[in-house]
This record gives sequence, structure tokens and C-alpha cells, in this order.
Amino acid sequence: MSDTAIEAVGLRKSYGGTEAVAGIDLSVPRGEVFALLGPNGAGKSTAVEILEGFRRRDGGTVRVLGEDPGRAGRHWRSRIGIVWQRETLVPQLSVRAVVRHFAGYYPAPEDPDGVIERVGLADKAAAHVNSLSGGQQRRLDVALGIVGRPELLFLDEPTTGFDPRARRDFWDLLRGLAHGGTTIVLTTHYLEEAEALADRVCVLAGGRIRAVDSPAALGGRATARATVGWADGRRRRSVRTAEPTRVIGALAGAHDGEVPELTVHRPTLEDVYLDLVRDERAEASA
Ligand SMILES: Nc1ncnc2c1ncn2[C@@H]1O[C@H](COP(=O)(O)OP(=O)(O)OP(=O)(O)O)[C@@H](O)[C@H]1O
Repeated sequence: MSDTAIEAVGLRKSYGGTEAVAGIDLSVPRGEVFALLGPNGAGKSTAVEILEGFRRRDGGTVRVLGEDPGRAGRHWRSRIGIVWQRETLVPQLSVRAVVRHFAGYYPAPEDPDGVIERVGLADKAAAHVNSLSGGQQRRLDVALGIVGRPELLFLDEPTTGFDPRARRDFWDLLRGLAHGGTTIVLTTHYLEEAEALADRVCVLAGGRIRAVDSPAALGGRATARATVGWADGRRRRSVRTAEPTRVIGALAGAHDGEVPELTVHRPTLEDVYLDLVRDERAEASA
């Protein structure tokens, strides 16, 4: 079995005159949590749908779990889990009935009640699906995505509409899956979600990859200069430096101890993300 879950080279897709995915290379090792970030219309869904085998590509080579998703069959599909962006559309069935039904599609599913428990819906197992709140429906979507014990799980904006507590619980669930060896590809607009979960993030804009790296290192974050700020009487002073500790040491000496209103700022993931996609907006309007 290959150590690579996803390998794409020169992946392309256009809709009429719109080049949605303009030749991207991706390599995702097994067991990784890989987050795709990018503004609306960046090409994330198109790329992911090609990897899932739901959309034809115009060019490039793609291997997902060792097979070409454009040709792979049912067995391959049973090794993949998908959590869709839309709400679950099922008739008036109970949560348990829906999860049992989906479990029947897979050769070696998890116990439906165990899955319901894992997504935090145990007390809703007998409830009708259409009585669930939006966040509870998303949990059910996740249950349906993982009941087949996927080797590779795709999640499209999974925590939209979650309250903060539900989001944290959901992150723990994903961490548990990753810990168990599931490869996870996540698209999200929440940068803190990418930072909390992803081993690597890929920023896509205008159908092209702008950067791929760990959240800590993306866009040169790890080595970026820090901004040290302090109050000098009534004036606010700041300096950008590659050596913030040395600057603070000097300031502490100059102030004989406590430096008034001391702050140290390093670029956040949001700062570098906005820089990366700002370039793209400038190119688009040029
Ligand atoms: N079925 C389609 N027909 C025509 N154009 C499409 C189609 N699907 C997507 N596009 C266009 O392709 C581009 C990429 O869209 P895509 O949905 O892949 O972006 P996205 O990054 O997933 O966006 P979002 O964050 O809004 O979900 C956009 O310009 C979009 O308008």
C-alpha cells in the first residue's frame, strides 16, 4: 500500500471560459490532515470534487488511494468518506435509521450506535432527522461520512453553523480520526479551524496554489519579523525586528524593569492568508 493518499499533477478544469483549477500539483501523505483554504470561487470545491470522482478533469494526472478517481469503481468509493456542504436531505426517519441505512452501503461499517455516540447525537438517536438543529444535522452528516470507516475523509466546510462548544467537540472528533490513521482533506473558511487541525494548509486562489505549508510556517510566518510595541510617555512606539527578545531586553534595561504597554505581534495565520490572497485580487483587477 502506497504511503500517499492523494497525488495530483497539473490538475486542470475549466467551465466555459472560466479556468476554475489552473494546473495544480498536490501530494497528501496518508494520515495527514490537509486543509484547503481560499476565497469564494478559488477552485476548492472543483478540485475536491475531481479528487472525489464526482467531476471530470480537463487535464493532469490524479491518483487517490492508488486509483484514478475518474475511473475507479464501487470498492474504491467505499474506502472514501464524504461530508457534504449541504444539509442532509432525508425524509422523516430517525437518526438511528438513517445511519443504519448508510452503514448498509459499506462492506465493513462501524456500529451505527457507536458512530452516533461519537458525533454527540446519542440523546437524539430516536429523533426524527427533520427535528434536528442545523448543528445537529451537520453532526449527522459527519456520522454518515465516517460510518463506512473511510481511509480518506473529505469534509467541505464542516463546522459552518456550529456553536463554539460544538466546534471544539467536532475538532476532537476529527483529531481522534486522524490519530486512528484516517487521512482528512478539509475545506474551510475558518482560519482557526485550519490552525487547530491541519498538519498542512494549502492556499488556493484563482485556481492556483499560492502556498502549501504547516500553519506555523505558512507564508514565512515562522521566520517573519515581529513587531514590538510600547508606550513612550504619551506616544506609542514600535519596531519590527527579527530579534524581539533582544529588543525587549534592551527596552527592559532602558525602563529599569517594566516596559509600559509592551506588546509583541507576529503575523497570524489570517495575516499571511490575507497577504497571499491579496496578491491574487490585485492580479485579477490588473
Ligand atoms: N458548475 C459550474 N459551472 C460553471 N462555473 C462553475 C461551476 N462550478 C464552479 N464554477 C466556477 O468555477 C470557479 C471555482 O468555483 P469553486 O466552486 O470550485 O470555488 P470554491 O473555492 O469552492 O468557492 P466557495 O468557497 O465559494 O465554495 C468559480 O469562478 C465558479 O463560479
